[in-house]
Amino acid sequence: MSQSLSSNDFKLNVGSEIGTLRCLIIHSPDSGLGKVVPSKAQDWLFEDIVHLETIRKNEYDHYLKLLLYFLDPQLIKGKLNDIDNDASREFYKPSKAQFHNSLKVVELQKLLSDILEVESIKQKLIASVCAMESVTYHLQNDLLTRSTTELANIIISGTMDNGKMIFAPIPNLIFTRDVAIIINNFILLNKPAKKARSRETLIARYIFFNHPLFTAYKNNILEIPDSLPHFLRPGEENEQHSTLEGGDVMVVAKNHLLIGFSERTSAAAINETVKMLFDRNVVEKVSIVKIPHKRDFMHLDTVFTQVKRNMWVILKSIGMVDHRGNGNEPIDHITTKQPEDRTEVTQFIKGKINEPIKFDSVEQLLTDISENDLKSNEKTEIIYSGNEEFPYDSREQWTDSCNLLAVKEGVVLGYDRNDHTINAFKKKGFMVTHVTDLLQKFESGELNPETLENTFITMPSAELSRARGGFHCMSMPVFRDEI
Ligand SMILES: NC(=O)NCCC[C@H](N)C(=O)O
Repeated sequence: MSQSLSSNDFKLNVGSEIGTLRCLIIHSPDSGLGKVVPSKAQDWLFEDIVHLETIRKNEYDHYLKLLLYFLDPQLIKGKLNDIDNDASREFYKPSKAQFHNSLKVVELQKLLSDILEVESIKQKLIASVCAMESVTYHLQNDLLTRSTTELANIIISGTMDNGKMIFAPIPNLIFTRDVAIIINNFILLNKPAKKARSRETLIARYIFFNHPLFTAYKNNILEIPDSLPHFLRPGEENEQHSTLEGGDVMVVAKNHLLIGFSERTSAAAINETVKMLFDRNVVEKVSIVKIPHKRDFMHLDTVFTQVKRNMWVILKSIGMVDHRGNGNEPIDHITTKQPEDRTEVTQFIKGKINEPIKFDSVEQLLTDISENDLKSNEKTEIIYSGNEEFPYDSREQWTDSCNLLAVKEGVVLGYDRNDHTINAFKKKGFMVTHVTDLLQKFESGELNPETLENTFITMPSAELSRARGGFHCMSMPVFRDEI
């Protein structure tokens, strides 16, 4: 069995979206993804059922190997063939002897099995999960006798080692971005809008409060309170309900946080979060970006992400000034109704909450971040989803063309299927390379992660994109170098 993860020099520091990534938390697809049934796919927030072997071997495993090359090369360099030739995939499985056990590319399931080693935590967490999932008292007692690695697997996949399913899986845990966000050296825990993601939040809470890696940060864990009126009002959907998911939170500079006001993140949660961030001196500036509250745009990071200090990729309709309702069209004069899905940007500065600053457009905000927060002296460049061509702009946004992960400034990972967006990157002078070619070149020494620049790494995506998220969603950065 692998050792518990521990280190005296484990640190949290995320002050940008593009500083060289040194540590992150991920979760490789577990067997639960292979148990999603068509009738439940929508409830579990998947657009379709996925093929487990394909999503692992042909897609996500490449992501893990690539991350290791960038963040923890000693675990992979010279071993690529051996890893690829092991049909049992032990390298990827936290309970197996050959598990990578990286302290830089940290597997969330490993953190979970580590904390379950402590009897009192095991009892509390099992009781909580069993209450949430209405498990019988008999079964709850049985679970307490299981090994910590089996328990971690059960809590995530809902399935025991003997193959028996005892409750639903949590297939969206691969999107670790959404469960918590590291802001400088604080941890903001989410409050999921969707029931299918509640168990993920419970697990994250137990890990951050109890794993030894985070002991030094216990006082820096931020939990969003519910507002009192919420308890007193009838109905699930009332506007006082506090929900916030990590895909709506972006640390764009040490002093500046963006929060999406979206399908998943409510005004009530934003209200509490902004006050808490200022009270605890986490940041000095928070910009709220209201986006249409629609499934296609569930989180802020599905409509734009950052590539370089002066470069962003965005869905054009979200970025530009929206002139609808301004009197330019006959319809503006025959209806008084303003478009509810208009994008709006409101910025709050610490100490001046009652003097918010309004931006005309998201692009204006992004340019301001590049020039004023990140001190870029080059022109700010915007790459549009689908190369700005209808209908590829929205088709490719739906398959996460705007949801890129920067492993360092100018080196991004994205889905290979978004051809038009990739062309837009080529036009800006980016090298486009497929992950499997790149891995071979890293292995042979022909290319080196440290010297790679202006590169779009294309990742296979036929199955992954059905889960409705990209690599930004599939990463919880823990440490990035300062830029
Ligand atoms: N940050 C993100 O946009 N995460 C993607 C989450 C996808 C997942 N199927 C969900 O609907 O919650």
